[in-house]
Amino acid sequence: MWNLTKFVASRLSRSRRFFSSVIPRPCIIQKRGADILHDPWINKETGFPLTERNRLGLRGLLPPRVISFEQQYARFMESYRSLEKNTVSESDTSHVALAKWRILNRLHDRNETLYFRVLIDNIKDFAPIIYTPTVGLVCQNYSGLFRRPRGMYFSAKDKGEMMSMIYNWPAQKVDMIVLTDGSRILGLGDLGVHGIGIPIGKLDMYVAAAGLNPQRILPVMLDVGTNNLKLIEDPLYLGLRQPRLEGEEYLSIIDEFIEAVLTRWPKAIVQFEDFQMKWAFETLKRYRERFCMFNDDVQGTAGVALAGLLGTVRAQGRSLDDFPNQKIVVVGAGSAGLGVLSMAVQAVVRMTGNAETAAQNFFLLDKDGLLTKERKNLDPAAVAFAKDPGLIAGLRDGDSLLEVVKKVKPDVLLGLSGVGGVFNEEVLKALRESGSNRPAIFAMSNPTMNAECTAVEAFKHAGENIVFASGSPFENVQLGNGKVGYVNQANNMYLFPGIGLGALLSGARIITNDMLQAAAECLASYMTDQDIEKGILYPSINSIRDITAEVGASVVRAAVAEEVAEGYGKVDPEELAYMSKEETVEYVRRNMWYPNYSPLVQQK
Ligand SMILES: NC(=O)c1ccc[n+]([C@@H]2O[C@H](COP(=O)([O-])OP(=O)(O)OC[C@H]3O[C@@H](n4cnc5c(N)ncnc54)[C@H](O)[C@@H]3O)[C@@H](O)[C@H]2O)c1
Ligand SMILES: O=C(O)C[C@H](O)C(=O)O
Ligand SMILES: [Mg+2]
Repeated sequence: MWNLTKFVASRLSRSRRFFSSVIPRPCIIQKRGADILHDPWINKETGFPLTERNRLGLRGLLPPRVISFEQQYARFMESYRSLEKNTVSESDTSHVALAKWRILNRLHDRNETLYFRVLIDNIKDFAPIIYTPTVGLVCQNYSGLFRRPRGMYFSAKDKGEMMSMIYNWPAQKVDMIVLTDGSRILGLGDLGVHGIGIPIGKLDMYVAAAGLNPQRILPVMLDVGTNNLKLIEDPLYLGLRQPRLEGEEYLSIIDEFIEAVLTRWPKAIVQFEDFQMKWAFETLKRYRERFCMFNDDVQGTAGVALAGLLGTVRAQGRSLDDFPNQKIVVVGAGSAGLGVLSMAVQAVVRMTGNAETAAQNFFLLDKDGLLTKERKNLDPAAVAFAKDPGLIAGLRDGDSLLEVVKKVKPDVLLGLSGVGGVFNEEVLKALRESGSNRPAIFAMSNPTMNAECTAVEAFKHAGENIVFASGSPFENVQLGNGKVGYVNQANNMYLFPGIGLGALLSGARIITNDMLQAAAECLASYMTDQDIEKGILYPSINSIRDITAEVGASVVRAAVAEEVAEGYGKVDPEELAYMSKEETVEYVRRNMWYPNYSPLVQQK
């Protein structure tokens, strides 16, 4: 007999089955149609699968064929390589570098997932384009290159408005901010608002090396004016056309910005970048105990240099305990040079327990030559490194670099002067005569034109046995007979991503000296004795993600040991404290973002 109840039940179940297959499950994103194609965080371009095209209003807005991620990747690389091939004969290298930057930047603006995948996979080729040295050229030409804004701009005219402006940023969460005021961009000086290229490049490295999520990073330009008259007079200059604010007026702008940031994102980490020395030190002093921040030029650079200096001791076949006996001449008494010496002194104090004599083998020069206690208007930050005149026979205030090298006979010459060519032929030849069994040259100023010497010059004049490092990349030098002069890149890119990542994943309240020390030691211990013997002080940039995971873990552990870790997400400080070293590295790796297209609609 026909059973009504059964009939209705079966119809209901069929219709439920039918409806569950046609009622769309909720979509993961709110946006629809062209808005999605214009959002580089989620855009997949021709890679949108048909279900997403149907459900997100994309049908008809794209050519019909779905192209796989791998095909999109190959297509991009092919166009990049063909640009390279077609421009190889051009003598204008900056023109070629900018053309490469443009093609990468266009991808960055369209599709961040694909951009970061090609960046990670080709970091050795692409870092010199999106980061140092090409990024310097980009900042110098920014008014012409500017197409789309990236990051945020806060200017002196925004005083009183910043607390509301910060909510204009579209992401709910921000983990890492790189902030500049454009006052000392690499060794290129005051580039005003055009210095925004630097925070963008640093954060690209954060994503590539530290696996920060690109939706949670924020490059920021604080425009307090510029003292660069050429820019002020340039009709296309994009910033405020007024002299830089000074004193309390300047600090009140930074204070207001920081307050706004910490109100919206109390756990965001702020990296200060390319501030002129007085503000680099002042802001570090002002904020370092108040929230999680660091100055990359002072502290990141110091750690990378210290790792290289310790590597140099090993390369000379000496024991690490011999570090305090290395005679090191630092050329450039700015934020970076002073940062390096302060950290080197801390390392000596830890080794010897003696603070009084810790700086005795370190010599410091600025644009007026050797710094001694006789120097008038000696910067307080440099006092600890100013020498007693006569300490070494004939040593006088203002001695030139050549005189200092001849008198001191150093083991290491380290340049952070921002001046290209100051390690000239005479200086390099004098270093060769220093008696050190393996002198080291760190020409750390950026970009390439500002390096204190080139790699070829160093090996030619100071001898084939030297250890060489530069801030911007140079090719290894062919010395003949199959011998290679190895070029290291002593750039803070080896540490800042790990410092930031470790601070983030520990939920550090502040960034302490021990955390920075741990980062430097981790980098220093990364190299094998065989590498070091060849003069290789730093790992290949190809392994930057791996290095950053290790550095990040060492920073997490130091934060826990110092009880400044407050935990991250569901991981509380106790859990961090229980992790072994290997478990901490694993925890860091697990939290590194990797570019893959993720589904934008719920899967069945
Ligand atoms: N490789 C890296 O990771 C790294 C990191 C930070 C800075 N840097 C580079 O270091 C350079 C300096 O940066 P900073 O922040 O210390 O700048 P800064 O302006 O604070 O300091 C520059 C210093 O160099 C001195 N100087 C100028 N001309 C000199 C000369 N002819 N001889 C000796 N000293 C001279 C100045 O008196 C000053 O003390 C820049 O080129 C920057 O790109 C490199
Ligand atoms: O940006 C770099 O390449 C390193 C450093 O931060 C610099 O200012 O030169
Ligand atoms: Mg810098």
